[in-house]
Amino acid sequence: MTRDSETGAPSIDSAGPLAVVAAAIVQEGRLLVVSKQAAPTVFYLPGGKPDADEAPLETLVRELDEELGVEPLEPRFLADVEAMAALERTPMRLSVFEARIGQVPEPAAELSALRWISGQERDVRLAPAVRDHVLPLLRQRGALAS
Ligand SMILES: Nc1nc2c([nH]c(=O)n2[C@H]2C[C@H](O)[C@@H](COP(=O)(O)OP(=O)(O)OP(=O)(O)O)O2)c(=O)[nH]1
Repeated sequence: MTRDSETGAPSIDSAGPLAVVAAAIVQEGRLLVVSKQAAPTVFYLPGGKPDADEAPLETLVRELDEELGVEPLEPRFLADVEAMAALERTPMRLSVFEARIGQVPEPAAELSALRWISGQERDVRLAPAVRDHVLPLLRQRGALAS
């Protein structure tokens, strides 16, 4: 985090919002969401921040392998979503790719839980980007079970 040089207050990086890349994986009308050990009650799309000089699709492939041991098949750009990052609580730009997977996801140790959701669940707390942008977009496209 950067700080204002005079007040020492936290400030937003001049580089812009936090960049995050994530996958929207839907099977039988349900979207795959995960939570991390760092915040076990907040669910969001598998993915993460790009390493230096990493292209978005490279980030996607690396994060899905690290978190779930799966490879995204035929990834296609879905949308850039702007929202507050669920953990850092700074402005974030989430680049979402639709993808299929051919393997059963196996959560790595950094994950706390994995769920397949229709979006109607009352017991799942979602990150704002997923709740307010990704789910409505998928619902509008008829991708989710009613
Ligand atoms: N992957 C992902 N992150 C999201 C989503 N929505 C959302 O607010 N975020 C936030 C959560 C965190 O504040 C940030 C991503 O951090 P992360 O901890 O998952 O990323 P990372 O794997 O690269 O983390 P790190 O341990 O290397 O720092 O973006 C989402 O749908 N998917």
